[in-house]
Amino acid sequence: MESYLPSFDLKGKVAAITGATKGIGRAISIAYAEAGAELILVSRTESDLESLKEELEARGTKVFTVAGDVQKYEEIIGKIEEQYKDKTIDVWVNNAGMNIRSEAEKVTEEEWNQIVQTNMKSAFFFSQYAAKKMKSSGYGKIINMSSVGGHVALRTGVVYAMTKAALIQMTKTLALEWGKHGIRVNAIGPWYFPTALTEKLLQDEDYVNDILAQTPLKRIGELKELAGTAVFLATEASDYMTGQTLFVDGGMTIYGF
Ligand SMILES: NC(=O)C1=CN([C@@H]2O[C@H](COP(=O)(O)OP(=O)(O)OC[C@H]3O[C@@H](n4cnc5c(N)ncnc54)[C@H](O)[C@@H]3O)[C@@H](O)[C@H]2O)C=CC1
Ligand SMILES: C[C@H](O)[C@@H]1OC(=O)[C@H](O)[C@@H]1O
Repeated sequence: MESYLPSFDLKGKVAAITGATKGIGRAISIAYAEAGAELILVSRTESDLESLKEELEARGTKVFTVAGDVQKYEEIIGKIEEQYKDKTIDVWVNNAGMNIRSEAEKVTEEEWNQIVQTNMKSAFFFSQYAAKKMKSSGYGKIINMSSVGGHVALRTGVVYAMTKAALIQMTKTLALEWGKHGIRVNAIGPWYFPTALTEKLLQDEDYVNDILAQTPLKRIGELKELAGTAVFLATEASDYMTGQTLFVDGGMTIYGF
């Protein structure tokens, strides 16, 4: 009997994840390692990269690490190219992101630049680099970490929201341009998950009650549930999907009233 169960493994694939050593990026890195991928891990802190590399290599995963600020994406790309010059990269996850939560009228130009360069500019130029390599193999998966905040209005900062909305539109446009090369570009839009980015917010009981009131599933997400979506988008199971944003949000974005 023919099989209709797609393979969720990443054996023989090279996957790059930015913001790989904490929170969502770390969960995705571990899930991809469990699926058999060779990993390129990008994050700012050398010691964090070394300890995750050690843990993953102990389980048989091949790991290459690059410490750097994604705002200096050229330097990071240069270091990756030294190691992967004649090799392809099959999956690229633009996960690194940050937020400075403030009211619109208090946003400074420095804050604007930091949020925009980290969340949006780096994701575009990493995608450009990844696509150049994926064109040679005629296959690739680019996954952009957006947010429900790119789709509906949140009270957690307009600049962050703008960058996350931009990633959704970038996903669609790059999917259109690169589909003919077999490169699929999709995005994930998480609602709240427990990480360093949201730690302080999720310690505030009233804030959490507000979150749950807007969430049909009445709970905060678990990182495993988000990593699962990232595995789906990285594997053949999603090969006929491109330009899409999957909201992993407990139903929040469909909650009208
Ligand atoms: N945690 C959540 O509830 C949600 C998170 N997201 C998005 O998910 C992504 C990951 O977020 P979390 O894991 O929660 O955050 P986190 O702060 O726990 O981890 C982010 C990772 O990215 C790295 N990073 C941040 N700025 C960087 C830079 N300039 N250069 C290099 N690395 C940098 C950090 O070092 C860290 O390893 C972000 O893009 C965020 O906007 C979206 C919606 C909800
Ligand atoms: C769900 C949002 O993306 C959430 O809002 C914040 O302030 C954090 O930055 C999270 O990303």
